[in-house]
Amino acid sequence: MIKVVNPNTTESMTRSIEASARRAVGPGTSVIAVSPAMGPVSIESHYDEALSVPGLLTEITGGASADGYVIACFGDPGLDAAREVASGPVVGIAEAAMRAATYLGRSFTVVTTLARTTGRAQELVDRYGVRPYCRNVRACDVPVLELETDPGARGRIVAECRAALETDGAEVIVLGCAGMADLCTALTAELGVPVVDGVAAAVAAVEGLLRLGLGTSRSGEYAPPPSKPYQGALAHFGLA
Ligand SMILES: NC(=O)NC1=NC(=O)NC1=O
Repeated sequence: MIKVVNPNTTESMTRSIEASARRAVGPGTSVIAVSPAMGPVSIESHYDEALSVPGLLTEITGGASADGYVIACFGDPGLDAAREVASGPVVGIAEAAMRAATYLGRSFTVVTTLARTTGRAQELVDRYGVRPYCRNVRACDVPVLELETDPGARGRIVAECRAALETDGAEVIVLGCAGMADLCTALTAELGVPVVDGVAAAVAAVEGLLRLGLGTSRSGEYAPPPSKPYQGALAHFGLA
């Protein structure tokens, strides 16, 4: 079973993420999507991202045990910490989407939500070693929760995707938010190029790793954290 963790607390997004994840796996693989009880309703800043990590980690260390995990937020928050404590492989949607894009073309552009989140996406491009493929990180300037409510959101995302193809020379589009997962099929048909949804790419990556019998190395950086007391509320949330 693959557990997909939406690090924000918006249930409707978690259900949309779960639907995308279930479309991406084979018949023998079960998927659940969960949200933590504590944390931001959406993640659109470094502050949001920092405050999402404790709740995210409680879903990795507690709740239903899983064979592998997906972190379903485009900043890949808490990814390294999750790999230290998770029982199976952990893949973030940004890493999975960017790596998948490199299999499909020589160039990709990320289309994300607010402009202020593009810096984080650029950092991840460098961290994941895909800079030679990344033409640009574009923002449609639609707040995360308005992806579901703003009737103009889809049009703004399409406009940035078309600019990516026509101006950036991108051959592949990476959707830079888990909240865009439900647009992937329609955008692929409309744009005529591969459009990668990180939720599906990450779930497929975890499913493949599990099929190969592969999990996170416990030798070195991702070994379990040294045992120590954790003071205050963290103990209450099972993070001690
Ligand atoms: N760049 C983003 O908008 N990332 C995200 N914020 C969320 O709350 N979920 C995401 O995927």
